[in-house]
Amino acid sequence: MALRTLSAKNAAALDQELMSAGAFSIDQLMELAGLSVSQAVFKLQPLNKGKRILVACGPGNNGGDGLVAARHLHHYGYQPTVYCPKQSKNELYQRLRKQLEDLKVPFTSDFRTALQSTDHIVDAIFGFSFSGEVREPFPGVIEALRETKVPVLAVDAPSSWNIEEGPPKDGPGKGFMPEALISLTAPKPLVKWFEGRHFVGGRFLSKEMAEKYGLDVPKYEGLDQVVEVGVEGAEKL
Ligand SMILES: NC(=O)C1=CN([C@@H]2O[C@H](COP(=O)(O)OP(=O)(O)OC[C@H]3O[C@@H](n4cnc5c(N)ncnc54)[C@H](O)[C@@H]3O)[C@@H](O)[C@H]2O)[C@H](O)CC1
Ligand SMILES: [K+]
Repeated sequence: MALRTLSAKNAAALDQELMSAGAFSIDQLMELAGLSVSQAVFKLQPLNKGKRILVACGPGNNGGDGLVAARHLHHYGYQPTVYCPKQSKNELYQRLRKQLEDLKVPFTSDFRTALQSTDHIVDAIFGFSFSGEVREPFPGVIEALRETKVPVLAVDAPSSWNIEEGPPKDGPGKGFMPEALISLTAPKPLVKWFEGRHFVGGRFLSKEMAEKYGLDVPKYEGLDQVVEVGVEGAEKL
């Protein structure tokens, strides 16, 4: 059975509803999202297989998930390095950065060089609010992600993929197929085209909210904040 998917529009509406009627704060949702991302990294890249994790963060909440994940990865014993090509002035983003600076987690401005000395990459550039053609300064970043041989875990969406229509047919990101994807709350329609390992995270959905949005709550085990749902895309489960 395929896990039901959540359109970009409904993902934004669900987010808003969790924060209004659901009484969650954005900090809480992002903390749980980023914690899920860190657990997916732990499953894909156990500490004994290489500790260097390059976390590429965009200017929105997808990037915020990456910053949270980097903090948890540091505490697990990894050596995260963070790359933020476009600085956000958002207050939450600033606080997440400060928390990393206090832990002496390095920030780099040279993505291509950082790619040469990492064991795993987290793509937290764009999530469900990405649309249109990739604009500067991101085309070079997306191309570097596409070209690298280092495994990539994409957060919520492979950055540059259209949320409903999947991989771009041309331009930056054409041919970009990360090794793994973690869908937050629920898979987005793009998973139909995804061929890598697929996890779901963001363990905060009530049964009622899932029913309202026509979603499935995945079967999380024990303490896990992620569940692996299949290797061939949610449609084929
Ligand atoms: N309920 C949940 O599942 C939660 C998910 N979270 C994460 O939040 C993102 C969505 O965050 P949002 O801030 O709405 O947007 P994005 O990060 O996807 O991107 C916005 C950012 O990107 C810029 N942008 C958009 N299109 C382009 C383009 N074509 N070229 C260049 N730049 C572009 C835009 O201007 C913004 O600056 C979701 O996917 C999850 O990862 C939350 O953490 C919590 C709850
Ligand atoms: K992403």
